[in-house]
Amino acid sequence: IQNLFIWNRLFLLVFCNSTESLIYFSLAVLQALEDGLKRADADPSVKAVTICGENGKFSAGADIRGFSSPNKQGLGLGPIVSLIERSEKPVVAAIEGIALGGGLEVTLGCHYRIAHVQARMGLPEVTIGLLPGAEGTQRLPRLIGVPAALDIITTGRHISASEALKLGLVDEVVEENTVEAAIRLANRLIGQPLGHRRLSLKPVPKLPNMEAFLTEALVKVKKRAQGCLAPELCFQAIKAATEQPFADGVRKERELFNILLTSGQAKALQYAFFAERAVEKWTTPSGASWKTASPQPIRKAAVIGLGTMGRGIVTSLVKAKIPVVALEQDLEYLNTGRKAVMLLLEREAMKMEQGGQTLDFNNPARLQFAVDFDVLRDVDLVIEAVFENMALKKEIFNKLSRICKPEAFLCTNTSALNIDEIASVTSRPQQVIGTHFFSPAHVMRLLEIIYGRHTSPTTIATAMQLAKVMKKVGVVVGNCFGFVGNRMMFPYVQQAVFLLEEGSRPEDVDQVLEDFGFKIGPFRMSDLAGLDVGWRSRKDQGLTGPTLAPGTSARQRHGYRYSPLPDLLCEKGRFGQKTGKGWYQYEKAGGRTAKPDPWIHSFLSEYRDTHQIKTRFIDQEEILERCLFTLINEGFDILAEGIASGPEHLDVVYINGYGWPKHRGGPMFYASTVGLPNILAKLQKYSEIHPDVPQLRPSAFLKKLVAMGNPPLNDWMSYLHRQSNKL
Ligand SMILES: CCCCCCCCCCCCC/C=C/C(=O)SCCNC(=O)CCNC(=O)[C@H](O)C(C)(C)COP(=O)(O)OP(=O)(O)OC[C@H]1O[C@@H](n2cnc3c(N)ncnc32)[C@H](O)[C@@H]1OP(=O)(O)O
Repeated sequence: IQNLFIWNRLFLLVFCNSTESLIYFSLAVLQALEDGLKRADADPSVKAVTICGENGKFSAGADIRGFSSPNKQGLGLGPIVSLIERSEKPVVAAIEGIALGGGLEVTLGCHYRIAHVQARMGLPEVTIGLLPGAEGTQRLPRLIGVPAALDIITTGRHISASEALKLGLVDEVVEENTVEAAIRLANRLIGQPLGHRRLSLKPVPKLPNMEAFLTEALVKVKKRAQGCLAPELCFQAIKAATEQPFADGVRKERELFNILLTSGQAKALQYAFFAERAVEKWTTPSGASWKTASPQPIRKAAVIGLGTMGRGIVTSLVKAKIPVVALEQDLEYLNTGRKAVMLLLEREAMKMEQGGQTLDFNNPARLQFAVDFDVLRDVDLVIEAVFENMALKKEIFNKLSRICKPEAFLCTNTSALNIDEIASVTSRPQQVIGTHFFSPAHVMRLLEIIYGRHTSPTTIATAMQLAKVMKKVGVVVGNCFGFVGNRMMFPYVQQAVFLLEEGSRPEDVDQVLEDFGFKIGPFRMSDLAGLDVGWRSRKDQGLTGPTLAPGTSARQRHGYRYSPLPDLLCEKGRFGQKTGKGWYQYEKAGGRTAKPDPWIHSFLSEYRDTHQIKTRFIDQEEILERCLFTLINEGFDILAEGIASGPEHLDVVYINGYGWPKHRGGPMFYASTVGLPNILAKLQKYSEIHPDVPQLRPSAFLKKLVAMGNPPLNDWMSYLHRQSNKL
């Protein structure tokens, strides 16, 4: 796996990997590195050493799959880094492409580091639930100081070569051949003293107020971590570097690393890492995939509608350097939309400038605003982002079908509507696809990509490629009401509201789910999104409002339990943050700080009296189980119906679009950790208590998996196929 060349008194150690495009460390690579170093050390003709990667890539760190292998003896990279550092011959790292995790830690053992201008570096272990366990938490603060090391290690962010140079992480940045530059430097260093370059011998740079700095930093780290253990343990390891000698710090690092390595959180985060990459390789039940379809180039796109969603989508396209035409129905709406888009772009440009990048949006060739559909004649793809109204969407798609060139793709940004019905009014249903962006669309990473009955594989491939270019996580799903995300969200929110009827307060329910790790609970979320959105949809469905049949029972629809609570709030004008009142009260209309509202408390108790519901104390366990297990239960139905091709899809949707805590791996991964028999038993229990709530009745697929002995998550789908084969 590793090539070693001796060349003109210089030993060149090259990380190679014959099968993978990225180089990550296996036991064999580590062994070869150790052997190579020892050989270089023992050979008197060798005067200096350079370490580099093959084909312009240094290393992506340890093979993440190795962390869940039962044989973890190979986790001994630290001693090899020390071996590099102790070498009496100068060792220079030539960093090209990426140097991440263990890869960067290897360079910290080297006496000098040279990076290519386009190289990226980082210690992303925290993102997979670990810490830099090859002595990185002890060497990095000694090299670049505690504040910068803390930032890099606890966030796991990648840094550019220029930032690395500014921080002192690398000694030199080159634009040409990095390996040659490293060899030249290594040759110059022969015979020079190296003691001052050994990081383990250096003290951690002092801060005038180290204690106060660390206390404040810990508060920030914990706040950002939202229940994830790794950032705090990264912090503890760095703190040890400030308090203890190097060897003791390393012992502490190892101890903390082992806690993380065996934690459920690390397993969940590593699962999430691979799940995200698995959904990128989409397939449909008919067998379409990247192998059978090629994405078409998008040279120019259009967005119709400059409301909240449209503005974010335009911003994302501009950031992805795709020329875009933004269309509104009249000049008044266009001007409002244009101002809002320009403001978003200015803010994005400012953020990008801080990272040394530029954003060109004042060029009409890049961004054009119009009210006339005729400007859409030459676009390759249109994203319609008007509000959720089937009649309006159909009118627009019919027009698009007539105006756009025959090969143009037509996307609809919808969170629930039927893609087939929208496609039916066009002459090209094979080029119609759903693209469900999440608000704010220029920030949120998730893009649900919904194929209809006639959508072609090429259209799916093109939408997936667009997601990639826009730096979003595209998840291909089938067409059903609410698709994956909102369909699973519905029973979760429904349970939350039922809990209010039975005795909870909005803040009790939110607290339990936020303690679980959700960024915001269901009621805070509802206030943020606006209660009127769901109200409009329920009115369209005839569940409330003027079309409701007279005499319909207040708390029943179609024979099942229904809660009119959200409708009643809307009737009182309580739409959430935008009106300053919803499930909570806010300082003003548009305010952001949710305060429990005594009005809601008395409203709820009057409501219970009116409907003769006996208020009871509901414990945290019941709140959590009823909300989460109904969401998971719906997930099993989605899998059984073939709406998503695996549990990873559901998990990636929830992590990236719904604030599900990543360190719990997503709802289906979480279900596998709770154990499917436990989930089934609880659903059966609650379903017996609430027979009028179909969402609590266990999914047939869940029951089947339990009957099959609770197989691991990776095997779930194979049981589904067995079932359909039998049918
Ligand atoms: C037997 C047990 C022991 C074995 C282990 C021995 C080594 C022990 C060393 C111990 C040292 C402890 C401390 C060190 C810890 C670490 O180094 S942890 C790892 C840190 N590194 C990362 O977290 C990097 C993760 N990767 C990425 O962020 C990205 O992949 C990338 C490098 C930035 C590249 O991005 P992109 O070009 O978009 O490609 P991707 O699609 O993301 O990846 C391509 C394929 O490569 C797979 N992959 C990437 N990195 C790793 C990795 N580190 N380990 C395993 N696999 C990796 C990725 O899954 C993709 O695979 P496919 O989907 O199959 O194509």
